[in-house]
Amino acid sequence: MILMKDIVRDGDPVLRATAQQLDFPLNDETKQLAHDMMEFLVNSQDPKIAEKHQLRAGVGLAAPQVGQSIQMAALLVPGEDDEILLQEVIVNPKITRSSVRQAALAEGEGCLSVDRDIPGYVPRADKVTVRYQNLDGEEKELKLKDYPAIVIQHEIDHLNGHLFYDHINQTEPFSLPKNTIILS
Ligand SMILES: O=CN(O)CCNC(=O)c1cccc(Cl)c1Cl
Ligand code: NI
Repeated sequence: MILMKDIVRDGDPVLRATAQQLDFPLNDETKQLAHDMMEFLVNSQDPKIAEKHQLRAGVGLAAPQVGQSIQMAALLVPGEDDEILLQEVIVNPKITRSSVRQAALAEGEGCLSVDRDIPGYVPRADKVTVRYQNLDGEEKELKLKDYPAIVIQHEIDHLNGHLFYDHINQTEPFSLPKNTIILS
């Protein structure tokens, strides 16, 4: 199972690289990594398992965060109560449409690869259309809005060498670009 010791931290060049596209069929190692990444998210969101293994909670995990510079990320976005808004492993994702309207989470963002809290709004597109391949290589399209849209953009950023704080206004961290809404 993936543990916090396996998570690469800011400063490692892998987090600033553009990850490699994957060809299909995926080899067994890549498929195993996909399952391990999703298992980490499930574990990190289970209070007992997270406590036992001292896992920081995550709603997404990108392969570069475990040292694999490949275009793959796992998403496990919970909704109200025990509803799951999004559970998917995405390969070779591309944002094909993004709204002019932007959104930022009221509480800012955090990242397993960034050990410090960095306060500030992270403005992102409020709606995105993402084309990607699933683990079987099938072309899929996701249209997301608000929180799930924010999360998938955080993950796709990881695949392109960006970290959430790159988007925070350095002089005015809580300034809001026009047409940006705050999501609570
Ligand atoms: O890349 C994934 N991580 O670093 C996992 C830890 N961070 C989160 O779960 C997280 C927290 C807040 C806002 C967003 Cl958008 C995300 Cl993604
Ligand atoms: Ni992250």
